[in-house]
Amino acid sequence: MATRTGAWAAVAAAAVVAVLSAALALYGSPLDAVLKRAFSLHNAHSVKGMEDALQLVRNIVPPLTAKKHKGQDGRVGVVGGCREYTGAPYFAAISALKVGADLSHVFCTQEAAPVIKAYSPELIVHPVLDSPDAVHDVGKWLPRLHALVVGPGLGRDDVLLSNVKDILEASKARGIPIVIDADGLWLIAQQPALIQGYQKAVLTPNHVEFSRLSEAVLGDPLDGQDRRGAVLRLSQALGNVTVVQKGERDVISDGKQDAHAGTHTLCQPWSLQQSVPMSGPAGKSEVTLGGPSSTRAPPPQCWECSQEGSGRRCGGQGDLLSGSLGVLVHWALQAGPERTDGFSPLLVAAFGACTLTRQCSHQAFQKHGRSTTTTDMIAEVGPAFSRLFET
Ligand SMILES: NC(=O)C1=CN([C@@H]2O[C@H](COP(=O)(O)OP(=O)(O)OC[C@H]3O[C@@H](n4cnc5c(N)ncnc54)[C@H](OP(=O)(O)O)[C@@H]3O)[C@@H](O)[C@H]2O)[C@@H](O)CC1
Ligand SMILES: Nc1ncnc2c1ncn2[C@@H]1O[C@H](COP(=O)(O)OP(=O)(O)OP(=O)(O)O)[C@@H](O)[C@H]1O
Ligand SMILES: [Mg+2]
Repeated sequence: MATRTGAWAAVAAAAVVAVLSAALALYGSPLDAVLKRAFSLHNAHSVKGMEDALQLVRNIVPPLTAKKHKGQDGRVGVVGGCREYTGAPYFAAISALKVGADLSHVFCTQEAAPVIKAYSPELIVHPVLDSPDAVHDVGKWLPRLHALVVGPGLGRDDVLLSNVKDILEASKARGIPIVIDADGLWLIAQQPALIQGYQKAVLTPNHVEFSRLSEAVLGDPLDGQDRRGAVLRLSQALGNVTVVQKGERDVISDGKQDAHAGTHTLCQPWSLQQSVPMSGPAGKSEVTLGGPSSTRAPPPQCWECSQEGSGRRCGGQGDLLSGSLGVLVHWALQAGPERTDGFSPLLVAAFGACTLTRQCSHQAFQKHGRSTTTTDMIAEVGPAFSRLFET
């Protein structure tokens, strides 16, 4: 109840911010640009500010108490790691731990295992992915896992992909939340049916991976001018799987309508939204619906994260994001829709992971500048998390 009251207060505050920023936009104030840069929730009539969205993430973070035992705050599995790529699964798995998971497993090939183990004594590494019994060997751990991150450093070997396909099926049968990234997305582009309609899946494509998926699922060449529309279409075509398109801004959607449709009276400045220049490639809001009295169904919701990151584009940042997301998805689903004020827990988790990754990038860049690497970003996970979510 307290949470809901707090959330309503935050929503009211967000409405005020929206009205102020709309007014300021008319005069071209730089403050408007700052507000817009932080966060925007497009095509939804509940205009929520950055603080509001961050509060939803804070709501899902489990308290640290003496009453819990090891494992309760998250046992995450990363499926990936082969001869070529050992860094990616390490980045994902260590990020899960640094965010707050209790145990982090990596399921990789035999060859990759000793390398990944040598990076960190904190990871539990299973050299099983290329064994004839891979599906059984991973399967026996599934009952103990809260979330799976599939794809970082997996590679595209047919035998591995075939094993991963069966692991995905087994995980879905158990209702395990699955984050799919990197070469896991390559597999989904070959066989979209694997993830079709699975409501506990989040896909985290970069630009290239998104184009590939879009082509495979929709037969569409990517329209770079309409990123939000492209994400909505892909999510809907996949049966409302949550999609996080990474980029200059991260665009997040499950293709569904705002959970608050028709219920939020405080947050319906539709006409203001239309008049406010929105951030994004198109430069303008695409909201075209009528005012609060409109009886037309609101459009599906689409979140954008434009937390300040850095200009550094070193490899591995996406792995940090997918590993963090593994934990946050578990926390969000465990917390339930009441703690997320009716919004999809997966959207809240995705927004949290995007914000955190970009904040890590920002903080690391302030210290290391051009020499920033993903390892430097991982060192910032703790401070960035505290700053964003534990204030
Ligand atoms: N240390 C490690 O072990 C790491 C391992 N990793 C692992 O590598 C595997 C393959 O993943 P991936 O991301 O390199 O493959 P994919 O999506 O095919 O991209 C290939 C090419 O696409 C382009 N390109 C990429 N982004 C773009 C953009 N935004 N906008 C435009 N173009 C863009 C770019 O092409 P180029 O510019 O060279 O023409 C790029 O070279 C996977 O397992 C992953 O987990 C990584 O996680 C990193 C750390
Ligand atoms: N042009 C950009 N400006 C600012 N941030 C960006 C930009 N492109 C990507 N990012 C951020 O970098 C992080 C990783 O996204 P990216 O597209 O690099 O993933 P990736 O290619 O999968 O990374 P990886 O090298 O781990 O495979 C995300 O948090 C994203 O928001
Ligand atoms: Mg990647």
